[in-house]
Amino acid sequence: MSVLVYTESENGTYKKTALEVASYAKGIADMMGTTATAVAINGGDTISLGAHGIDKVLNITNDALGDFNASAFAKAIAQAAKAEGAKVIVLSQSANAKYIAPLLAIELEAGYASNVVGLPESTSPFVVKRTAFTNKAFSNTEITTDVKIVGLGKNAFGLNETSGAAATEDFAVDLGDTSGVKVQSIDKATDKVAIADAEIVVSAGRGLKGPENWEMIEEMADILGAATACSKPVSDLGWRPHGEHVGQTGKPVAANLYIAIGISGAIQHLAGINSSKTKVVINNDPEAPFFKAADYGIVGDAFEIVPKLNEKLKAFKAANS
Ligand SMILES: Cc1cc2nc3c(=O)[nH]c(=O)nc-3n(C[C@H](O)[C@H](O)[C@H](O)COP(=O)(O)OP(=O)(O)OC[C@H]3O[C@@H](n4cnc5c(N)ncnc54)[C@H](O)[C@@H]3O)c2cc1C
Repeated sequence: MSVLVYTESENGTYKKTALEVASYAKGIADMMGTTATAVAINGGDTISLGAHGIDKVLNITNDALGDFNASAFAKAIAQAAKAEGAKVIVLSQSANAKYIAPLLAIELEAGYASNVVGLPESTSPFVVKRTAFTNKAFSNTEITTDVKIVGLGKNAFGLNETSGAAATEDFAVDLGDTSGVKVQSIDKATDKVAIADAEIVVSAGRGLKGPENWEMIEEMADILGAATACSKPVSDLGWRPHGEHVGQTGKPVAANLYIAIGISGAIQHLAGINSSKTKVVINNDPEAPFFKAADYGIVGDAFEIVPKLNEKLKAFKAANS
């Protein structure tokens, strides 16, 4: 009766979110006095999973799972859960995992709590703390079904390295007919770091005055290996692509570092970014609301500060690489 966790990989490498859910599953397993089993779908080397608390990996290798198909992935994970007799299943809150979770809940007749931010308050009854109202509040939710699915928010738990190694087993699944939806090709719109995967996000707002001034933002993102983002009016004005708009009506950001440049800090913007760990604000108005939500703030003109900061960051990187 292990705790089961779905660990997502890309091109055979486990993402940081996969190692975070693995660490978290181990945490729940310890609370319940059991072990943590990972389901890996066409995954790669499992050493990193063992080093984050996983006792056993069920390796599913199946061509029908080569491209993402939520229903087929949910079926595969459900079969692994049943084989393990798992009563708790942990998923991340990636876009794919959010598609899988409700389908998995149907397969397993399980209750599902999304946006969970820490280990269960208790495992009997099973109560988890979650964010609510676009991160403005927390709620404690009891999952009352026999099988429970927990969706862990990004950066909500962190990584716990252990000295363990995972045993690996091949696990065959019967997916039935998977022809309902077929991905024919995937064209990546850009090679840039995606906001959802980014550890660091450099974001800018209307304070930049126009699209021609984004070069210094792109440069900072390049130096830091960060994703670029923007406020809603900036994408509405066509200064930046809509995919960069973050906030309540845009993409959520749960990065380790969020740098906001020339953004006022309206509540709708903050709602989407306040799961980020450290927030740095650059704004020439000391009364800008963003300063109240920031960990570090620089009051000043972005056009003076950002180029200077870029030079310092470049020098620091060169001295430390
Ligand atoms: C239903 C609804 C949903 C919304 N959803 C979102 C959302 O998802 N995301 C979002 O971002 N907004 C959203 N908004 C809009 C939101 O209310 C704000 O209007 C918006 O976030 C403001 O964008 P901004 O901070 O870039 O621009 P502004 O409010 O114009 O602020 C620009 C800031 O730049 C500073 N500045 C100016 N010049 C400089 C300079 N030279 N150097 C440094 N700083 C400078 C100013 O002091 C100011 O603080 C939503 C609004 C509504 C009504």
